[in-house]
Amino acid sequence: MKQLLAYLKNYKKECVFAPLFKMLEAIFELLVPLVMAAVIDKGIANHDIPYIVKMCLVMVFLGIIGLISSVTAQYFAAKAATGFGTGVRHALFSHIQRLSFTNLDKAGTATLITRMTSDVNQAQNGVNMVLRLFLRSPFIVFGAMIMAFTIDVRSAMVFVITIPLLSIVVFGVMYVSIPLYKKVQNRLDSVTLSTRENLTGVRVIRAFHLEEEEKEKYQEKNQELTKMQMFVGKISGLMNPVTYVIINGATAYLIYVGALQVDTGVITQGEVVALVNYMSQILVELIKLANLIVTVTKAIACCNRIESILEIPEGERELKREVREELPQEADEMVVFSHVGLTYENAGAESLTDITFSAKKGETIGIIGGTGSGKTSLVHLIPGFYPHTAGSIRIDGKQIESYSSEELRDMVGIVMQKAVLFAGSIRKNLCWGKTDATEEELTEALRIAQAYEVVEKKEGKLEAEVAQGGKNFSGGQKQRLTIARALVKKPKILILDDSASALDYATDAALRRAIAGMKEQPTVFIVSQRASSIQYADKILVLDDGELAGIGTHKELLQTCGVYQEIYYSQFPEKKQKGAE
Ligand SMILES: Nc1ncnc2c1ncn2[C@@H]1O[C@H](COP(=O)(O)OP(=O)(O)OP(=O)(O)O)[C@@H](O)[C@H]1O
Repeated sequence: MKQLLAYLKNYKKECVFAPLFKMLEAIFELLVPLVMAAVIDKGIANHDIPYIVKMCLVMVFLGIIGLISSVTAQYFAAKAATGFGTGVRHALFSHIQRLSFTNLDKAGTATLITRMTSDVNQAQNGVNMVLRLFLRSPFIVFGAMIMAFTIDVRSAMVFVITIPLLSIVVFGVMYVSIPLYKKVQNRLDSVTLSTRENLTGVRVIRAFHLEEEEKEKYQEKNQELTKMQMFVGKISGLMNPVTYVIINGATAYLIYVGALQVDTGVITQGEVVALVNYMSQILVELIKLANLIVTVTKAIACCNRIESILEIPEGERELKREVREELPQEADEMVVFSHVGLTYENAGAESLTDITFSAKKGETIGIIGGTGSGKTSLVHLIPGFYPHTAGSIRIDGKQIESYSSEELRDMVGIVMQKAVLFAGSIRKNLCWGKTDATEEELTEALRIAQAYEVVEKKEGKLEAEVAQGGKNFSGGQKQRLTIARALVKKPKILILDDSASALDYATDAALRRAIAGMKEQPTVFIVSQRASSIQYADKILVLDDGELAGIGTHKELLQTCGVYQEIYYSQFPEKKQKGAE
């Protein structure tokens, strides 16, 4: 909580002025019943019309000043709260950008989105309410009581009994309902999560005709939320009848005591009306105070949830080990893995075990293996997305730990398994690789990635709009554009993680030829399930259950590696028959 309060630092003035103006409004509100009393006692009693008009004008004046104070307070409170919300959102966003992949996996995307959106909004709402009400409501409650005492001590004793009684009811209901609100919030989170999952997977749901099942599941969750909300609502609903019974009883008694006092000439009729007004003001403020406490409790819970994300240590890469002594390496080696192992956090077993190979500058390395064999895990170690947990990795002659994240990302261009484009123009998407890329550089990257025709056919060409998530492009077009994006920055190492899977065989082959013909040949890692995509690589790594089952050229592996033979002949059965003949 304390950590987040720092985001109000730039709004000190607003944090002082908002409650102050609310207090000013409260003072004017406390004066109104006195003016009303004067109208009754002097104006109406003496049939003094000019006096009544004068006092009504005073009331209008007090109303206007009160309104101006309230609007000003609202302005300052809103400014501080939105500033606070913006600051927290920005800090969270920057923090998340700097989290390691391991920590991003741990937190989960859906949770992070909730923290960034509804939690920040609730916290912002809490700040706004606190600034406006934390002084005003107690001030009116006590102010109204003091005003009552200045009118008549005997009548004011009704207040001394009523206020604690009202407080017990209001705060008692709150005491019961606050834990229930937390349950409501959890169920709301579950509905939000389900909504997000369904909306993002709407096509899959339709493809499998699961609309009805999903509707039912959603309805179930929604009903659980409704039930909980109704239950809390009923408890909170008790507050109004009980408080009104107390307040009306107190008012009746006040009028009775007041009437006796009027009879004996201690107070006037107007003052009795003022006392009744003060009683209603107190009730309204106690209810506001209760709402304030509910909102603040929710806001504090949200702030704690936000802080738990901010407390995750930053650092895109966790460097678990010291940078070790440089080992001798051949000058033309670009990537060297030496007995590398990887165990993901919270995963029991190793995902990669004892991986040793080297890739020379300009070489093409093919990586093949069954699903879950560790292909993606292996290539994710090169840009340092995850820290390897055994062995050593050297890149361009230096231990991977000695590079900063930026240096590594500058060297490595990676095209992920899932082609992701962002809303904006094609040019904007391509320039992610290099912000100041020239027209020639973009064209060259597009030509190599076999994406030039894709862009040429689009209206507006490079300026053509990419819809959110790249929905207006086919799977293969998206893949080509993401390859072009990685090529624009001319990386020393290019990783294509199953990124040509949606390309037809001819385009796939043309892409490989174009990469091989590049002026500054990068070291290329091609991950693929297709033997045809990697069979011309200089070296092929065959992975099986996280271990290296074979390493060599296509020809060598066909003779020596059982796993490779199995994959290859399952895709080209005719070759097996030929070999057997
Ligand atoms: N972020 C992660 N956290 C924990 N375990 C992971 C993570 N990513 C992958 N794994 C595990 O590591 C193993 C290897 O997964 P990996 O994605 O590297 O396989 P793959 O060969 O690329 O599979 P595919 O061809 O299906 O993409 C799997 O058992 C997987 O469950």
